[in-house]
Amino acid sequence: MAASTTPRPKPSESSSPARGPVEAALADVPVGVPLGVAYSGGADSTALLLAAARLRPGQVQALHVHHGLQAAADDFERHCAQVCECLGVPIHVERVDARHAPGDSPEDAARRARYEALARVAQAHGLRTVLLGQHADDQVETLLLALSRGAGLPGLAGMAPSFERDGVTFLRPLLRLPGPVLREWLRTQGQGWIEDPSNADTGLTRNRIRHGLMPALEAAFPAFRDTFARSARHAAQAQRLLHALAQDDLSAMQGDPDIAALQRLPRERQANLLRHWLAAGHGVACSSAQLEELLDQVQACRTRGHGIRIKVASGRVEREGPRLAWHPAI
Ligand SMILES: Nc1ncnc2c1ncn2[C@@H]1O[C@H](COP(=O)(O)OP(=O)(O)OP(=O)(O)O)[C@@H](O)[C@H]1O
Repeated sequence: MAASTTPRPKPSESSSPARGPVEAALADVPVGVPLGVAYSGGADSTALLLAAARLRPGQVQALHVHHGLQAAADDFERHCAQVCECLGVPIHVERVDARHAPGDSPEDAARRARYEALARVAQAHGLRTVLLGQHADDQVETLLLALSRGAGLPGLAGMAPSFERDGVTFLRPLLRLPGPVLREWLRTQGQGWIEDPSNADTGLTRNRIRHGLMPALEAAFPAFRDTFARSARHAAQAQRLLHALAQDDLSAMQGDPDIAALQRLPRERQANLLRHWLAAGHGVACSSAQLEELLDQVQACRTRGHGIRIKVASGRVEREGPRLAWHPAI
């Protein structure tokens, strides 16, 4: 870990510094409400914290999640506490056990545990809004990861600029700023940050994208951050339409999917409805192969005695009279 902290004057003492790119990116962040900043100690959330503390003196609180996964986690926490002291910003530390279940991705498990912890600690301190530090390069990496998995529209929509979780609004105000701009700005401010050693681990796909693909994209398509982000916004817009259509189709069935009513819809619209029913209603993602099999079964179900029983994720979808029903694994 290379942590370097330059003591800085408290925001209230600084002589109104010229607005840089990071402060400008925070222009739309709500005024007059207490703000949480999810602060890992890394470059991006350090830039976010510094700019937020300057723009909204007295309104910002830092939220740090201690993952307990890396031996260096205690050093990260100490570094964050020191920076917050210099900035005159209160810090709340939440400890999580981010160990992953067998078969689960360690990164996904850590991310889930982190958002749960951030929402919990924000609520405990009366913070309804929390800022996250993801930037334009993170968005490109997310899109490339989605493409590499063969993701559909929800994945290609990338990270949303805002989302709600457990009564807390999370905002990503830096989503249009390139990562190198953030780091350069931090250098000009003389503010240090933590370089997380796991960022150099090329065993992680995200790091292979960062170190191998991003420089190639920069050379081939200099505007790739903007154009990829535009594609993600198009995908997000189309996904919202599909979501609304699925809600309408499902509510017209007044309950679980009705097999005869499904059969009257085009196959893609059946697929859209079933994916939504499983994901929004039951928190289940089905694979393309499982969905195709379910659609074939729905299509073939023309007699009273025709049964349907298909494994989906860890449970199964079955026919119950005229409708489909979801049964989680016991
Ligand atoms: N341990 C943590 N505690 C609090 N917030 C965190 C933590 N880790 C990540 N975050 C938040 O989630 C955002 C995205 O996480 P990501 O893993 O991409 O960041 P990072 O590389 O750990 O740190 P940074 O984005 O600050 O350089 C961070 O910018 C930060 O706002």
